[in-house]
Amino acid sequence: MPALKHWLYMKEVLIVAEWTALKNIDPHCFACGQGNAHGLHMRFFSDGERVRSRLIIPGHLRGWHTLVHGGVLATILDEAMSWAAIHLTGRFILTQEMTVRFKKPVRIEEEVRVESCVAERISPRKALLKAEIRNSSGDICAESSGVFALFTAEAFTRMNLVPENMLDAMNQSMWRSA
Ligand SMILES: CCCCCCCC(=O)SCCNC(=O)CCNC(=O)[C@H](O)C(C)(C)COP(=O)(O)OP(=O)(O)OC[C@H]1O[C@@H](n2cnc3c(N)ncnc32)[C@H](O)[C@@H]1OP(=O)(O)O
Repeated sequence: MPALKHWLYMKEVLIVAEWTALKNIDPHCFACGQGNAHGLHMRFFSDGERVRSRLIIPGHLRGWHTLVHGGVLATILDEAMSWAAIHLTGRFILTQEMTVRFKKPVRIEEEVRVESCVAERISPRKALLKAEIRNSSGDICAESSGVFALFTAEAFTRMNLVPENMLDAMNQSMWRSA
């Protein structure tokens, strides 16, 4: 049935096209910085409701022999929730607390996918985020939830964590797609 095949193909193209690449924020971030030689080099995409990233975790981040270290998985989940919090609420963020459940071992050098979303906007200054990591078979290997503090650009400037000129540049570009 060529018409049905064509329709399915077009649907797939449209679904893929719905995921927009997000602009890199800090080139030296351990998780997402493309210029951090020791980092994970995560790149993020969003469909407006979720944020996702695919990556292969390199061998030097192992725990037991062929397994990815749990702290590395927690970093990936934290980063995915952070990007969802930034892009889906339009705010600067800080992770306030997070919990992780490790459900299945993740192997080094295997492609994994992480996906995150805003579960609840608790208040104007707080949001609950969720994320999950799946292996190449689609099994959920780790999942997290976390409370994120949300900051306006002015409030984040007052926290004095990032130089003001860098914050200005981030504020002008980070909510646009790549
Ligand atoms: C590059 C891509 C992004 C990567 C992101 C990675 C995510 C991370 O790893 S973030 C790093 C880990 N997280 C942290 O370091 C957070 C440390 N924790 C904190 O700073 C605080 O606990 C925080 C701000 C989260 C929550 O603070 P809270 O428990 O509400 O304490 P509280 O005492 O009420 O607030 C402290 C101050 O912050 C201010 N504040 C707190 N939350 C907010 C907010 N949402 N908006 C404005 N101001 C706020 C308060 O007004 C208060 O200011 P002041 O001392 O002048 O009165």
